[in-house]
Amino acid sequence: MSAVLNAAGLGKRYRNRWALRDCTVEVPKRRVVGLVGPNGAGKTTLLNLAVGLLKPTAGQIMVLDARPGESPVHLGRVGFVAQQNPLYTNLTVADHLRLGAWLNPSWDAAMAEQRVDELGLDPKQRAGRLSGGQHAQLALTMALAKRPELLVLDEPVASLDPLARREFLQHLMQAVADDDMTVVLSSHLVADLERVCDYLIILANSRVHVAGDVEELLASHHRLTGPRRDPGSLPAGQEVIEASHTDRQSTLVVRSEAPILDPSWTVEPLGLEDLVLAYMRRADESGKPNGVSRTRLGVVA
Ligand SMILES: Nc1ncnc2c1ncn2[C@@H]1O[C@H](COP(=O)(O)OP(=O)(O)OP(=O)(O)O)[C@@H](O)[C@H]1O
Repeated sequence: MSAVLNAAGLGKRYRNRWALRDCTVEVPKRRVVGLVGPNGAGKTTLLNLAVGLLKPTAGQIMVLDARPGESPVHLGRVGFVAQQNPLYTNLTVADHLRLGAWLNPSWDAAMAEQRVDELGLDPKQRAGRLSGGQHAQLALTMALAKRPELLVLDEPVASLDPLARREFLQHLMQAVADDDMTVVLSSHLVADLERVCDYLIILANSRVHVAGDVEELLASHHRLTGPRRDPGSLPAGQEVIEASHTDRQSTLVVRSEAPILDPSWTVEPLGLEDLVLAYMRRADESGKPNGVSRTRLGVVA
């Protein structure tokens, strides 16, 4: 098995609205996968389908070679931290570890206690009294102590300050390095993802727009600047993701596996954030039939 998650034509519809549509994507083993996309793109829906909290309306999804949530054994192989890091506010840190041990046959009590100790969490402290960062770290500890093969994190750092975010991601990377684990992590914070992810999925308008190895994506995307030119005149194999023009000059974001040899272009590499924004803007433009895009209104961030 090389793919941990395999979705084919996967879709989820609420009444007459598709939250996720025609999603075909693979998550390779032992990767840290960043899932990005604008609000409402379908990220949480995809993650909830992956952990068995939702059932597909169309297509299928396989996780660790089984349908998500198929059996308790399978549930134990997948760790999940939902968007709000849900914990029991009236239970103490120690109660959470006891509950985890009771619910999970593969629970690593020594690891959980060591992490709580390293994080400086008071075992007697109620979860409801923890700071946002401590709360997120305890939720991560609960998921890691299951020793999952796949760890799914839905915007785990959204509410954390930069220092707590950095610490959370360091702990996550340490755990990934120590274990034979695949992580799928959704976030709007592309700079964070750039630091920890080696595989990227861009979702927009309920569809997957890009999925691939981060290094390969960065190597195959370029910013071209040169004399004004019709993007349609580019050679086959150069896909224009985004184009902007002044009277004399064109600036294009282009995907091309082959090097760009045309001497009239100045070719620059693209950072991950610019790459993500180019795809998000393209999706935003194509999703607005009346031409009033969020990009034009200046609200894509
Ligand atoms: N229970 C539900 N009932 C109806 N519509 C829903 C439900 N859950 C999600 N949706 C819709 O499905 C779409 C995708 O939502 P989802 O939460 O998956 O997006 P997201 O990419 O995670 O967004 P965000 O970045 O804002 O968290 C949205 O249009 C949302 O309004």
